Amino acid sequence: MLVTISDLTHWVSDGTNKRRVLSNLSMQLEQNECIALMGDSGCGKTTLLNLIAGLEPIQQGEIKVAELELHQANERELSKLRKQQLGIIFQQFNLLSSLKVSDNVEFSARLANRLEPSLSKRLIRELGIYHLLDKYPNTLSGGEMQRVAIARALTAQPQLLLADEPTGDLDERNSDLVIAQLIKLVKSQHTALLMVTHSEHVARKMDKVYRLSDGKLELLVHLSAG
Ligand SMILES: Nc1ncnc2c1ncn2[C@@H]1O[C@H](COP(=O)(O)OP(=O)(O)OP(=O)(O)O)[C@@H](O)[C@H]1O
Repeated sequence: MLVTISDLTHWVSDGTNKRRVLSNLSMQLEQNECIALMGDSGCGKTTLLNLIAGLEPIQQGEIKVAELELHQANERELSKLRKQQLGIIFQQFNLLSSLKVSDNVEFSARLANRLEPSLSKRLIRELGIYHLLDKYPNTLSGGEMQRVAIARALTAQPQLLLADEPTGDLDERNSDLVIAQLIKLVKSQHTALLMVTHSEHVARKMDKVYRLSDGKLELLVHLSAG
């Protein structure tokens, strides 16, 4: 199993009040599996992705990712996990503004010491970003940034890709097209995908769909057996 979450409970605080967002949550994600995570705004989807990525400390319960017990891991081990095994596409894309698109695309793969020029060329071609390679991120549209962020994540060949689907200024139909392409690419690379999405159309393309509600996960659809 690539990810095992057991009895995870998590609280957030606004300084005065503490609120439970995840409540005895358990789930598993297999190698190569594509899971959609849905749920109302503010229900805790990003928090769950951050916990799986080791970006927030686990308060209660356990998460194991690629054999690493996150609640027992130190910062060095967590950082190695993120560098070697995880790809993360944040809502704001987090492209490096001082680097050209070409260097952004190669950035994570270089960090992981896993740059394969033939793969990065293929991703650049398939995502249609060749004409953007000499540009800087602040000159790109939201959809272009999304495609560059996908290329950067997949060039590093992660075992698990965590993606927080952008809800901002992207045209829904184009965004759905790019996400469909992302799913095709992760399947061809045998990468597991856990993606937050608000689109039922996108969710239907995944193996499983979970809804996060009242701190718990409800399995809505399970397609991989079919
Ligand atoms: N660092 C933090 N400190 C305090 N509260 C936080 C923090 N991060 C998130 N929250 C709160 O935790 C709750 C869950 O936030 P989260 O971003 O995980 O929701 P979400 O389901 O991803 O929402 P959206 O779909 O709008 O992106 C929200 O009420 C948010 O305000």
